[in-house]
Amino acid sequence: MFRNGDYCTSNPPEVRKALRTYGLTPPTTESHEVQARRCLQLLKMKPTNLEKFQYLVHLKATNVHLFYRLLADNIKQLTPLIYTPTVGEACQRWHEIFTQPEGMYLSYHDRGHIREILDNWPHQVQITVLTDGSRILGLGDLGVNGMGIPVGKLALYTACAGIRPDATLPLTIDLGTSNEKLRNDPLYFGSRTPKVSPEQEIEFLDELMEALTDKWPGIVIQFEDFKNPFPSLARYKDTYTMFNDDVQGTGAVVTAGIINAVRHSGVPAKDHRAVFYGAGSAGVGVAKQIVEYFIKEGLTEEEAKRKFWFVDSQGLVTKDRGDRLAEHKVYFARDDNKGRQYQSLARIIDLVRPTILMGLSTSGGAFTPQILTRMGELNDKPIIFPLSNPLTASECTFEDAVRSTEGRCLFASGSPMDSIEYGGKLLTPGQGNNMYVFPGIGLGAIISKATSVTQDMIYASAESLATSLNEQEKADGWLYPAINRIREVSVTVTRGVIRAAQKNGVDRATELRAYSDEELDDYIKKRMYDPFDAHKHLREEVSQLLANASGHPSGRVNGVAAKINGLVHGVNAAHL
Ligand SMILES: O=C([O-])CC(=O)C(=O)O
Ligand SMILES: [Mg+2]
Repeated sequence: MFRNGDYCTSNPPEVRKALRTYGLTPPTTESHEVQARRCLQLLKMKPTNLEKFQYLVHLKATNVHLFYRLLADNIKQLTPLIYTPTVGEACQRWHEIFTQPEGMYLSYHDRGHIREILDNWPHQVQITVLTDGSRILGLGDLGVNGMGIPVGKLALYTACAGIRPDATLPLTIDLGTSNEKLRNDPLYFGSRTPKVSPEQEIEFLDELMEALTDKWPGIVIQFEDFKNPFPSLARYKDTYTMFNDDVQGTGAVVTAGIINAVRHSGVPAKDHRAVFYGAGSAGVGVAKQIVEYFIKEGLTEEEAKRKFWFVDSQGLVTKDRGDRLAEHKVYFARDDNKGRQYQSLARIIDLVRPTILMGLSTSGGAFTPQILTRMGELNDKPIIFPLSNPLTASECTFEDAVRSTEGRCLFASGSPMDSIEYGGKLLTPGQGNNMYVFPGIGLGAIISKATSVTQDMIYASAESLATSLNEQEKADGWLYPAINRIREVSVTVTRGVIRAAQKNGVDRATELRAYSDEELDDYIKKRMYDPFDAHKHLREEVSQLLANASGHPSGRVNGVAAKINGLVHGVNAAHL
């Protein structure tokens, strides 16, 4: 049986012979450049993004190092195809486009046996991304179709933070789904029952968390796209090495963007006012981290908190609105509305005169040209962040924001948007997506062997990201660094996270405390999987093994073949 990478056309003849694939691939030993050229050409031939996604899934399954080489060289172009926004469409149609499994699925009936089932996973895992599919991007409950998200996030862990592909575990738990259309679809492959109760969910998660850490001590567990992320975050954050990417990762990435936007706005931190359109978990998670930033800028917690006005489907979130507010909304609920209730966003903007307009509503197009124009009238440099994903759920486009504010807005969206020409200049939008921080948070937790992921580690990821812009990016007024520098940015974020773990004393790799920043950066870089290096390494080691074995009986050569096999498939075993 042949495995991933066996047929790589860049394997030289001696590797092919050892793998017994000699004669089974076209004769030429190809360079990476030629291979990449063919892949890009093939991608171009696929008419839709979903087909491009499928091609890339196939490439990853058959030639993982080539996939990551291609991704490393074309990160800006390919990320939107393997991740947001295309992954959203892939999740909506996962049950239709499925050809081969990736990751692990665990169902509610598996309780009592989770630990045993984990033994079926053939690799040693360092990090898992876990979802129950109940709130996939801004697309609602997609049940086990949500698997696309852990798969996509973990591909970015490898591409951006160099975590070895086989040390990652995409994990989807099937606790039922509220999506009736999917439940009635003959091709759906999750259980056809409504979502279990919150108590049953916690009971299941308790068993899962224990099983994961028993099977893989030190594993980092990233929670993703849970409809209600707060109970599990509160329950596990101090006892497991876990974090919630939508609350904490998104919070950190947006805080980094706000730190830079406040700097560019010319308005001191204390004079900002933020309207948050959408009062879900992500919105509140984001606002709480910005509170932390305002406090670091000299405000008291009370002053910082009062800089936020939340708007949900019922209008301005106030204490006296008459409905029972969800627990997470209470902290920011206003009590200075003098008994008046405000419903429309336009009225609330007139009332608050915000400097910052944040969209976390999943309500596509909610920031109309009128709303955006008003932000432009109120501010010299309005800060406008439509953060909902994917593009269909985004509150506005970059183009609308630029045109309505005469090109003055400081802008970041959750999903990638194209640069546009305006007033003779090329303007580039920021992408306030958690992909800028989660790889560094995860890698920092792994390298420091953190026993938990503390709030200081999360905040450090925001600060490190905010400082990672180069001179050109700063001069151009960018809020985030260029995506194609993501690997170097992830090193900076990782270092910040490790330093915070050390400060909090949750690091078990205490020997790293004595490292200077440069030494720590070198150490991080050395531990990162590099798909180019991986291949070079393989060729060198194979030549060495063959040279040592020459002239020996065939049994010895077979032993060498086994070792070569191990090298091909466990490449970089010396790394993380
Ligand atoms: O996946 C993304 O692009 C960002 C994210 O976590 C979400 O929208 O839930
Ligand atoms: Mg998410």
